[in-house]
Amino acid sequence: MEKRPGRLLLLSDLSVRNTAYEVSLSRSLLTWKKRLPSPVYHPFKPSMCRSVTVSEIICVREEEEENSSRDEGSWRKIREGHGRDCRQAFTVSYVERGRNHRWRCAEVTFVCPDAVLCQRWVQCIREQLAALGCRPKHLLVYINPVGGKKRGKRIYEQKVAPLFARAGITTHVIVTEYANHARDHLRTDAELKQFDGVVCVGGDGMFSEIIHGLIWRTQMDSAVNPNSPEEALQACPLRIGIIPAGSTDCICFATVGANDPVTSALHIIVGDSQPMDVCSVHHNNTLLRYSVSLLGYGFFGDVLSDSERKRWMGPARYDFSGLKMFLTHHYYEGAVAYLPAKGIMGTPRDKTRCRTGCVVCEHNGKVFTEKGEKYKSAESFDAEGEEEWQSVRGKFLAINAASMSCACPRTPKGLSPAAHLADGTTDLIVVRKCSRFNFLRHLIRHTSKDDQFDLGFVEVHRVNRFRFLPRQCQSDSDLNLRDAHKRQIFGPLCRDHPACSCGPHYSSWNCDGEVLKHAAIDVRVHCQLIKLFARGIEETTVFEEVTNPCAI
Ligand SMILES: CCCCCCCCCCCCC/C=C/[C@@H](O)[C@H](COP(=O)(O)O)NC(C)=O
Ligand SMILES: Nc1ncnc2c1ncn2[C@@H]1O[C@H](COP(=O)(O)OP(=O)(O)O)[C@@H](O)[C@H]1O
Ligand SMILES: [Ca+2]
Repeated sequence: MEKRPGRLLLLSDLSVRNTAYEVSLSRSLLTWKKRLPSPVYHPFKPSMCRSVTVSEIICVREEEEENSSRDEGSWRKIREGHGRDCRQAFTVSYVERGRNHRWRCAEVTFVCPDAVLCQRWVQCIREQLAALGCRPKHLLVYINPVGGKKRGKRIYEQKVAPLFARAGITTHVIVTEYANHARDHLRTDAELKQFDGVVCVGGDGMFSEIIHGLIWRTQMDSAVNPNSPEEALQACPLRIGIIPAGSTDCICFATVGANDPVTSALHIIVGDSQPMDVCSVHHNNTLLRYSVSLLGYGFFGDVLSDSERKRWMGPARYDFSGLKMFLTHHYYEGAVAYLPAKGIMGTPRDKTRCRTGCVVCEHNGKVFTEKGEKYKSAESFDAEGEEEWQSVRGKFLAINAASMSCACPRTPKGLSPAAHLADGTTDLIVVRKCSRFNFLRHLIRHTSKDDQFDLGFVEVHRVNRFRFLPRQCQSDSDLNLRDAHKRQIFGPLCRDHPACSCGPHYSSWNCDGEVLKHAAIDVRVHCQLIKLFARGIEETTVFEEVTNPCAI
């Protein structure tokens, strides 16, 4: 055996499936190269060399004879000469990338010439894994047993729990008994200090419960008032993992690239971290809810309210209500005011896409952290002349704010394909009243290559903040939002207007799949307020490099 301190930690001749391999371990890579009978140059044999990054090794275990079904042939033969207690083989479980951003747990068993060497390898790999530091050890898991197709519990037990156990992760599992069970438990009861993260088994609605609990708890612990839109919120320290078991699962899809429980479990195990923006939604200086994906008034609000009555249909309720609402073709009057994001990289219509290691998120994240202190109130912006409210008013079919792409299997490119997960902005999409035919063109473009914003009746703005007032709530004066803010027009008018939340001329807001009670809202984006066990969607080039780093 040869050891090269500094670069390689271990280098040995081991066998895999009865074939000799040169196996090496450095701090970052485990590599196994087939030993060639003669040193002949084979330019096109990628299978001769495999490599896996240490950060993507799930676990390593010494093989017991009973467990060695995979490598049976070679294993039994070697065993015969050594007696029962002598362990000479070890198995490494690692992440293997499949199609469409799916990850699988692959295994390779290395047979060693002696037990001492085998233990050395196991110990050394374990040391490297322990040194990674970002991996969770103890997780708090909430399962929604009634989300999506009601398969949450089974998905967790069959696909996720065995992987966590294998990776040495311990869990405290709570199967929710009623809506908001998880939220309320996180708000008050959960002993969060003992956990390294929270796992949510369910859909976007269940994820929303988790962030409401966590964000609330974090603000209470740091004495921040969550009701005022002017307050900068405290970022949540715990990461959240999503095991998709809901109907739309757009947050999982947009942060991992796939709706697959095993893929999500592996992202949790390897300890990925993806920061994410959160919008706080207020009405009269009272917090209504938080949103991370879609805030939609008009079409998406109506689809949601209608589909809530059809929960028994499962995920298909959205298709049914979608068609119904398209045919109904309701429009709503009102005014939207917004603060365009300044000093940022990217626009809602550029060709960049938020992917793993996104430079736009990194750049804009810094801009907003630096601005953080200054961003205490919209008025301070006004005073400095740095930011100016703009407004749009009229008749709308839909007003959507997408804080992330909102990609999901229904629309793989998303409601706003160029939106970013962690850039401190949301894309405000305004669809003005138009014919059914034109609205259909806009909707269909969500599923094709064509730009859904390249239509005369659609506008899109990248914003830090926005407000909406339905028509009946407006004052007679022109809706100059800067003045409106200073005179606090919104508050008193809405308070005096009971119709504000229930009139027939109102739609309702779809806030990450929950219906909001008020139509008049004030929304602020909080840059990178939460973190997920994810890494964003990987580029295909990254995928190729990582799977086969030593192919010639
Ligand atoms: C004719 C072609 C029409 C294509 C239109 C594209 C519509 C795509 C719908 C995308 C919705 C993405 C935003 C996600 C919202 C979820 O929070 C919410 C709730 O999801 P959940 O039930 O908790 O999984 N789902 C819906 C449909 O409002
Ligand atoms: N045990 C439970 N019983 C009833 N409702 C629940 C329970 N646990 C969670 N919920 C609620 O179910 C709703 C839908 O959950 P979600 O997991 O998002 O599924 P879906 O994607 O099908 O909407 C959420 O609003 C959540 O608050
Ligand atoms: Ca964003």
